[in-house]
Amino acid sequence: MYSRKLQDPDNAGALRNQEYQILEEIGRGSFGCVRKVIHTPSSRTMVRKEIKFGHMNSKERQQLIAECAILGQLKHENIVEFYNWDYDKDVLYLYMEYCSNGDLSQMINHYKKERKYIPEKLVWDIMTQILTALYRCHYGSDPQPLETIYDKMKLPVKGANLVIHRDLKPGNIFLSGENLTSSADKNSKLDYSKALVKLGDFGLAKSLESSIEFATTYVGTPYYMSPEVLMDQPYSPLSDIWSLGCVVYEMCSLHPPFQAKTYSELQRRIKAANFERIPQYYSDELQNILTSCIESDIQRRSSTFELLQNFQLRVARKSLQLQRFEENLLNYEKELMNIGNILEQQAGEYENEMASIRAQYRKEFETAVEERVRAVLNGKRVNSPTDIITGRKHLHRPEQLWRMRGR
Ligand SMILES: Nc1ncnc2c1ncn2[C@@H]1O[C@H](COP(=O)(O)OP(=O)(O)OP(=O)(O)O)[C@@H](O)[C@H]1O
Repeated sequence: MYSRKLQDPDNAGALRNQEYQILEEIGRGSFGCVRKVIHTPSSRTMVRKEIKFGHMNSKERQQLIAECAILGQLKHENIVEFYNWDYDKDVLYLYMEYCSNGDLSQMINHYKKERKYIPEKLVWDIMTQILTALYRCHYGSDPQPLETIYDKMKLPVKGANLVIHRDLKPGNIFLSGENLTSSADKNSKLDYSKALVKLGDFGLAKSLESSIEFATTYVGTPYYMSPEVLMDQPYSPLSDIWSLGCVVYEMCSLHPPFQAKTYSELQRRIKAANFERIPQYYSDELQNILTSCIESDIQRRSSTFELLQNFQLRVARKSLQLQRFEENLLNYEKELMNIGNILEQQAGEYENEMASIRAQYRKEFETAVEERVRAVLNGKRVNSPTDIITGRKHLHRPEQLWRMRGR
């Protein structure tokens, strides 16, 4: 939408004050607070994330700014849209899409409280949406839409500006779309099946110029951290796949696959990569796909591309595609109905206008005839008949007159 140059902090601040109405704080993360704001020119609700960068040296700041520029280009329906950034002295402000339906950690807590499993179809749907977002990050392009569930995808051609998320966790996977409650009553049941998943919080993502080039620094959340990252090894897009496996595991088991009281114990468990099967409620197919993600040997871990070849994931992708298609059709139908209503209203107005013009002409015609009759009765000489209204040679019948005037 708009990008800024890191040149004039005072001006940036002034711009921010004019353009945004700052609303309530919605939460706090390790970097600073997150607020709801309204972008006044577009009346759009957004979130503003604050990142304190006073302690960073200029190289680190430049890197952060470079990442902002990349995030600005990352447009995907399953990625939180990054609109803009600016800053004042010590704080960087990131303006992003507001996701009104919470995040995956809230959804997991909701099911925990209800003592229910998340339906398997919903698990596949959410996994598919995260994967299509990751595909865009890892390959720089979108997977081809599926014609049928039997379509095999072509090997992706990797683009520029590949991105690794590096901090995939339930709290960074937001839920958007229409309000998930079916009524205005806040206590009414949430319908997560309508949720649109948005991958967010790329604050720690580091762009890669090519897939072979690995990032070497990492800050993340231990529960979802891959063994290679724990062992300070360079990490790759496959580290996101490990984290994705842990997130999906948590959706099924309602707790992460590796838990421990101490950090070192957690490290040990993650490196060993032994985890219990997800509850029997879920299919072997889902268990198998999780095993291919939570795989300590990076050579054997599935890539985003390989995962999207999975039959169940293809079925889920196709079903989401059809769902979008149906939503678009419904929107189109609504638009057509609106146009129909407008046309009907216009036709009504036109009819009324016609009736009033007709009435006006009838009155003028009658007055003219009356005057003419009066003239004849008064013995005045009347010339050959003229068109008493238009002044033309012939007097026309009103409907003829109307047609002539309409020409
Ligand atoms: N785009 C968004 N839409 C709606 N809520 C958001 C959005 N981004 C962040 N939030 C909310 O703001 C709060 C703080 O988020 P933030 O990402 O700063 O920290 P965190 O992810 O909770 O922690 P950490 O910084 O350690 O990763 C969270 O409650 C999060 O749900």
